[in-house]
Amino acid sequence: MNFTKMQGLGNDFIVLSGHQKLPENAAELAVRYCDRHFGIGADGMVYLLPSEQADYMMRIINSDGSEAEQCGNAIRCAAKYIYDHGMINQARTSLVIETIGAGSQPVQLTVENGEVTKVRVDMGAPILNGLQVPTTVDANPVVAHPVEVEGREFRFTAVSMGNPHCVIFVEDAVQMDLFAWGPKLEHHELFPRRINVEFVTVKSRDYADMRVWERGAGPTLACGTGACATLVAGVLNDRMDRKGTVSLKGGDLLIEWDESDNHVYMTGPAATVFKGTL
Ligand SMILES: N[C@@H](CCC[C@H](N)C(=O)O)C(=O)O
Repeated sequence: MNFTKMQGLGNDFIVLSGHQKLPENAAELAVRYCDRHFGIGADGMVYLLPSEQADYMMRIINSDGSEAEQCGNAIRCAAKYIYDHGMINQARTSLVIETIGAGSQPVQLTVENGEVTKVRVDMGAPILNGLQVPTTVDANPVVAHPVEVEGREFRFTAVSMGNPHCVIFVEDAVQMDLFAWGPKLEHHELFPRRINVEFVTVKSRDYADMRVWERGAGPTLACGTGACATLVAGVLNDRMDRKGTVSLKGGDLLIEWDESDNHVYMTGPAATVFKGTL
């Protein structure tokens, strides 16, 4: 089976097409092939499947075998893969990709000299109702809510972009010990489906540093949905404006939360690393 290894800001994926549906052993395959020593190495495995309502459906399996409802960096990679593999007419630079958690999402490609250089995704409306994110907090929105881990209190803002995020503003996100806090927050009882954890330092109203501990994948170099959640949380906490750069370990994403349609738009790169055969 042919695969393509891709990355968006260093958040990397094994991308597969040609399946009619998700294989029954998708969890086991993800654990095996995402392993960086015994497998190909990736944060997740992405399947491009037929869709009845969009050009393609994307399903993403984290490296621990759990399925995520959505993935911002993967959807940009998926769009580039679809274009590069001629899975849509090459005259088209826009397409729609269905996800299981965030519905069908319109994607706009920037193509220069035949190369996809940038991908802009309409990530839809953020979900801010605490119970729907889900958290156990019955509030809408959940802003600066306390969560205690080993005697330390953090304040989180809950945002779902199809998948759940808890955004925590800190003095210096870049220096946060992700291994110390990430797993405990991911599995905290406040979060019934576990959670992605973003530590954020706002540098100005249109720029923030963010570091992420991902549900099911641990510390990754970037998280697209996490960057969207970060800007939304920045606005809700009156720390950021509706358009800004979220700077991740693997690079920057431009995030816009449009007041007119309430949708979040993410713009960033996607790249092929190598191709191989399993
Ligand atoms: N890296 C992703 C998010 C991938 C899924 C996440 N780990 C989850 O379980 O929700 C992104 O770029 O959004």
